[in-house]
Amino acid sequence: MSDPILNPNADDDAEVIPLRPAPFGAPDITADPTGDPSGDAPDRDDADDLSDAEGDDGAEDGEDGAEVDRESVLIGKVVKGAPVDPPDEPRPFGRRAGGKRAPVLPPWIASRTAVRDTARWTIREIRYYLAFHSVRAPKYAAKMAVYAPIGTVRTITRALHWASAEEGNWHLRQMAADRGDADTWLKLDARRQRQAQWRWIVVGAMAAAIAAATLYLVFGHVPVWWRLLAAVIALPLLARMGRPADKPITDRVTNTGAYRKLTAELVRRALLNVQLKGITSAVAKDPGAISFPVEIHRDGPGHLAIVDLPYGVEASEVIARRGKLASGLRLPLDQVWPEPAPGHTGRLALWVGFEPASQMRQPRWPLLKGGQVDVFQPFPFATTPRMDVINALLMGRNWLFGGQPGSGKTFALRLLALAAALDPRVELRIYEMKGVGDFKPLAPVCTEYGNGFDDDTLAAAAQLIDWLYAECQRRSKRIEHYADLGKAPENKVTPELASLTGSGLHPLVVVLDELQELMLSPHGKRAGEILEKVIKLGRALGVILLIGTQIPDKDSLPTGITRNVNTRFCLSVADQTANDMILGTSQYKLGHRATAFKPGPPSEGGEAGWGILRGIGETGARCSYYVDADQAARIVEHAIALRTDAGTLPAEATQTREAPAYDVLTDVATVWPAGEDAAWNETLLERLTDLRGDVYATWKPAQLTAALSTHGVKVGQLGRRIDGKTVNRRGPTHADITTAITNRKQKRSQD
Ligand SMILES: Nc1ncnc2c1ncn2[C@@H]1O[C@H](COP(=O)(O)OP(=O)(O)OP(=O)(O)O)[C@@H](O)[C@H]1O
Repeated sequence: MSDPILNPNADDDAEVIPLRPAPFGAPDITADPTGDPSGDAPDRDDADDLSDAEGDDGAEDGEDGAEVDRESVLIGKVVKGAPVDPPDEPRPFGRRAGGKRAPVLPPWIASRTAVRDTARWTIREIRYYLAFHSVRAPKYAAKMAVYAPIGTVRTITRALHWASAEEGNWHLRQMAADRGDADTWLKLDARRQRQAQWRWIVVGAMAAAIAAATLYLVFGHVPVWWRLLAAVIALPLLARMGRPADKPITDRVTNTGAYRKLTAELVRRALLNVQLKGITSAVAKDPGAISFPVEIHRDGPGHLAIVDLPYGVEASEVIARRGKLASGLRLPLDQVWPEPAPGHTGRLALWVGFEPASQMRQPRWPLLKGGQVDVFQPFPFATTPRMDVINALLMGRNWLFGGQPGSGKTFALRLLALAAALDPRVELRIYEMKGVGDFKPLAPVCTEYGNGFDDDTLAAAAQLIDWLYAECQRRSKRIEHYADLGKAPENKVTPELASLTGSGLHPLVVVLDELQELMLSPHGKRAGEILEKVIKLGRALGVILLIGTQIPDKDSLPTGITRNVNTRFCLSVADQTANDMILGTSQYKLGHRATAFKPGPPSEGGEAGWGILRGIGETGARCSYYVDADQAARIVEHAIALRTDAGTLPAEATQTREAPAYDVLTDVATVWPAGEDAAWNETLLERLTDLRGDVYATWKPAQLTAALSTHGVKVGQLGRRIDGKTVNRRGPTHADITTAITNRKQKRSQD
């Protein structure tokens, strides 16, 4: 039965549907067979159609009414309206009006990188296969020794059987004999003889040739490698003939399909498995609801499927279920990379790598070869899962790097600092507040460098932020001056102004790694407020802030700062909250999830360096280039040479502000008065001065309070009876000191 609503063009014009009799007194809906509530008489066409619809089965109203089925109603033919779809426009000649043509060159040979990656992958595969089978060669040789003689016998038997031309013919002759059909029998036998005649000649010739070749190889004066070559060709063939069907000679290289060529069927199945209602219900109604506007094709070291999802389903909904998608494809998570595709929100670009990203070798950072950076121009920073290069920008940017310990944020941050060092115009000021010295190789090119989370270093970092604000104010006056001269057209630092000696508008890159240490310290509140102002002002003034943090909550990173950062790199994080605090609201929902990455170096199975980059091109998964400490030192040597030539190398005496070699917590624990539960700051400072006079001699009690509070030690009021009077002074308790030391130890071991 066709549905006139779903299928208005259906030609089975009317149907008779049985109805229950109308209740007594209810209007008789069968009175008007068109069901038209207006009661208007049907027009002529309809009337014709209706009379057509009444079948020949005798159900039509007869004069006597005997044939009338009173429990039936006729549904009138649906009148076709005017077409709503406009006719196809004629195609314009000349330039194509829209739509994309397939690229002339297939993507895998479209760029040098793609060719190189493909070649590298192929070579690696070949190398692996060779190594795999070489190791097993003795086993294969033994198997061949067993199967080759059997294969020889089988080959000879088959050749003889073929030459006799009995195959098929024998059965037919037998049937003819059973029927007593001598004529057919004779015809079949004659045919067999004709076939056998030339076959025996072929077999005889081949046997003679093989025998001659074998004798020549065995007894003739031939180079040894001829014999070897003949054996290498003949033995596997004979062994193959002789082996049982279920016992291959070579071992299987892969037991699980680590990579299966991406096919439309596979993609459809995977998409159905993401369990999105929109997809399943649409596909149930129409199996073609998932379509592929472009053929699935090779793209770099993998395959790309552009998928048009069913109407109303957004690509982000699928991206958010990447795990389910990977499960549907039976592949590791880091081999499956769904992204939104340009065109419309329901278009998905699903790229599936030949191997998991964690096992692909990233190319070296191109700047390791040397060269110079112009911070007004993009430079290589990261790669996509397809190994496409992502270029970073520094000018007009503020960067936020966030991730849990071991996610690779310091290395990524250092990469930008190294690039900045390769532009001799750039002034660098770096504070790393983890205290391990990851940025130390850069110290010679820094105007200011601090390393540590002791109070002095934190205070110096806070002072730097104060100075930055003052610097922004000074720079805005300089810009105003140059704008009046027509040299700063958009009231921004231009490349010309940045290069102009004495303009005071050279690019200034400030790195603050592990900013949470400063924000959670007593200096944090003020530093946070000023940093927010600096972020807002600095962009146009050539001040570039690069911030790294482990904890992105509002205490560790004021929202005023997060909101004003325009480039974000979220490396491995533990949860959705951290993800969205670094990348921005709703990013997790949109499918940009750095929770998918595992922290830790790749050598230990981690995915350090992988993260979601937002603010540079399309938001997506990127892996920052890896530069180790030795390579960093080499780049800095080059940067020193560039800066020496340009006369911008900072004078040594003015720079490094490193953490002094002391640790206030341990020192306080060392000098703690025996048997006391609590001690005044003054008492502790006397003892600390005895221990390390060069450090503590000038300290005031308030300074000790501030230094201890950075480690979470509360310094409260302590009353002591002196000369019969109670004297209140500030000081910590022993329990708080030991707890702080234990907490710190735990934190470091987790890191
Ligand atoms: N792009 C990368 N490629 C490969 N390995 C990397 C990459 N980046 C970092 N790593 C490795 O991961 C380790 C951790 O990196 P890093 O110190 O930058 O992490 P982190 O997030 O700063 O950790 P923490 O917060 O503890 O300082 C490094 O020792 C390095 O070996």
